[in-house]
Amino acid sequence: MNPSTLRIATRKSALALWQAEHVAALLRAAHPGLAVELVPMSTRGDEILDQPLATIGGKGLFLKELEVAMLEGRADLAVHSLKDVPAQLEPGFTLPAMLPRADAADAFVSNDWADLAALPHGARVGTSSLRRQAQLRALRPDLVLLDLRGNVGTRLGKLDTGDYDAIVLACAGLERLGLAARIRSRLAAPDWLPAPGQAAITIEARSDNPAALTLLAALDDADTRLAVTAERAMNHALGGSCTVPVGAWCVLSEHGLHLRGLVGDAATGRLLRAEGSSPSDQALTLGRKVAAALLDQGASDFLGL
Ligand SMILES: NCc1[nH]cc(CCC(=O)O)c1CC(=O)O
Repeated sequence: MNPSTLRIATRKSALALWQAEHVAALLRAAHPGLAVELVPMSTRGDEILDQPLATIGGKGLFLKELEVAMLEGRADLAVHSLKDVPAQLEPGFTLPAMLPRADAADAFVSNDWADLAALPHGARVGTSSLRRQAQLRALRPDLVLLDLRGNVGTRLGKLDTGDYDAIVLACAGLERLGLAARIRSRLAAPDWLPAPGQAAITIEARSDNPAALTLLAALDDADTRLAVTAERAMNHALGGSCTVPVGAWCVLSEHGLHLRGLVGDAATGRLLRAEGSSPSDQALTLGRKVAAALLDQGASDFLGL
């Protein structure tokens, strides 16, 4: 029997709520007569803001409470930014839909400077992402890199009060919040790589709920799924979590998939890069192949493997 109501577990940040509302609207449009409700909740990842994610346990922190709500029957699905979803999902859960991807580039955000090259010597740049730190360090070894956590609004507030000369955020998040005007320039592929899965919204649900999975799969975008599958397979083969500075960017063309990967060292700015192509039905193999090429160059030194 088909459910008449789907309840969406979501974090309470403005971005999380926007994404959950977006999915709710898409589900109502895809399934007329279906009621869709939001169940907002707080996660440990949202509450511990004074330490870098890498130290406090990584991305799973943003999912745990939402998964418990699904296990206890208080919610039927959760909506996430795919880049916050660990490469290895908790057993019993699945990702029935990957939504069409938005702009996967990072954004250089500053009130005084147009782009990274314009920053004066020794400028203070805020980001707690090791991937962003490694790429900043590679391009501009002179910069002072400072931790910066919190949701998008909090981070912009800290920039505006003068704690930083510039910060780096995801273009997708800024666009969704109506803040695209804050993007001074894009930090984009192929030189600068986003996080695996960046700019894709995903839906998580219990694997044992086939009626819900069928309804949710209506929102899946096949091309996005292929690209992010390659990126996440690469990340997984590298030990994948946000405690390691990994960038990935896969595009799909008429020739198939092309994946670029990067592993960096936030302390020194050393970057290792690899890329590869495959037919579109070989996304997992492609991800593992590019990961192997990075490991061949010595990536394990950077990853603590
Ligand atoms: N870690 C927080 C987070 N998770 C997803 C996004 C952006 C939206 C996306 O990638 O889909 C952001 C904010 C940021 O990195 O600026």
